Amino acid sequence: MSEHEEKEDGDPLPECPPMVSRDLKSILVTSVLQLEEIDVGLYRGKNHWIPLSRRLFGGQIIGQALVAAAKSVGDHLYAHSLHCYFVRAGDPDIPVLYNVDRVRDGRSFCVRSVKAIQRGEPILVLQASFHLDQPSPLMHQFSMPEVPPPEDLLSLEDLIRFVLGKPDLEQKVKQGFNKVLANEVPIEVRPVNPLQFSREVTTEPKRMFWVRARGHIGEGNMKLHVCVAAYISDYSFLGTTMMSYPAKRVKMMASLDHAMWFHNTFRADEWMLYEVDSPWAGGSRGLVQGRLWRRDGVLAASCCQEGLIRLTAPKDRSKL
Ligand SMILES: CC(C)(COP(=O)(O)OP(=O)(O)OC[C@H]1O[C@@H](n2cnc3c(N)ncnc32)[C@H](O)[C@@H]1OP(=O)(O)O)[C@@H](O)C(=O)NCCC(=O)NCCSC(=O)CCCCC(=O)O
Repeated sequence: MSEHEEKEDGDPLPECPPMVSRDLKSILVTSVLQLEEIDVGLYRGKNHWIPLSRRLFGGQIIGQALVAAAKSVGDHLYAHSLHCYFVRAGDPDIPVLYNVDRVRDGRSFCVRSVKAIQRGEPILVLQASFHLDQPSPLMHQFSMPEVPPPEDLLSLEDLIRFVLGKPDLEQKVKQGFNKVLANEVPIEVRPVNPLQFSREVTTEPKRMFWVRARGHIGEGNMKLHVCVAAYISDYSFLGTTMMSYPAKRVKMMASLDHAMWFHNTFRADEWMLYEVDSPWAGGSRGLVQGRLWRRDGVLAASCCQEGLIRLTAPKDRSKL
């Protein structure tokens, strides 16, 4: 029996749902990553999915900034890396403006710098570099971990529904999970180890999940798939730092910086395995690194992020 079929206490998990129709166009490409051009090199984005923290989702800001950067780059060049700092919390109630600076146009590389702005102040600064597709005598990659295919695993939503069915669940946790269900993220996730997800076990800070954009994007536009992957890469990423601790009350958790390297072509609307670990945490910060694998074992992209993690102080028991 595989781990997702029966939990340790013998409760059966719900059956895997049938595959939903994926004919609908992904909202990421029809709305979130569609920027309105306001002036030369100046764009406006729409806010969509808002995390429980009520600050703008970092992945949305990175994805939109990368779309803005890519607009001034020829179709023969592909984003191979990006580096960014989140310098202020994004306000979900107002749109974000993206101001693109054409830093350099070379024969093989182009570099762009983008400032994401709200109320005249930067909320993110991003640099992205684009490269001509060139042959290479050097070619290597690690091997993809062996995991069950996504078709054999439960979706995040079904796992949440299962956890919500538990009678002894804390009210606050219940409310949090209900809010997650009500506010549909435009990404589909299937965790490889459901017990890790429901925080019923503490483990090494390492986890894997299958992920893809909801809906259909289609073949062809690699520029767009890269921007969608940038959006996806910030989801369930920093939380990996918390996995080796029993559930703690988080006061503030926010990505501080984020970097990505794109290695091979992929489709962000097809399942990719996100392999994430946190090699270090300290000083109210934590580091996470991730690899996005195509399901045929090709390494599509690598990511790295440092985030701020402030916990609420434990109650002073001597005063009780
Ligand atoms: C807040 C950032 C990181 C900078 O902080 P700081 O320089 O401290 O800014 P301040 O404006 O001075 O303070 C902000 C806030 O923090 C309190 N504060 C400051 N220092 C301390 C301290 N030493 N101890 C405790 N508290 C402190 C200060 O009082 C303020 O509190 P407030 O008045 O109540 O606000 C800033 O750079 C920032 O916010 N950057 C943006 C980060 C961000 O938005 N990242 C992207 C979003 S995170 C994300 O998307 C992850 C989503 C994951 C979704 C999923 O996986 O499910």
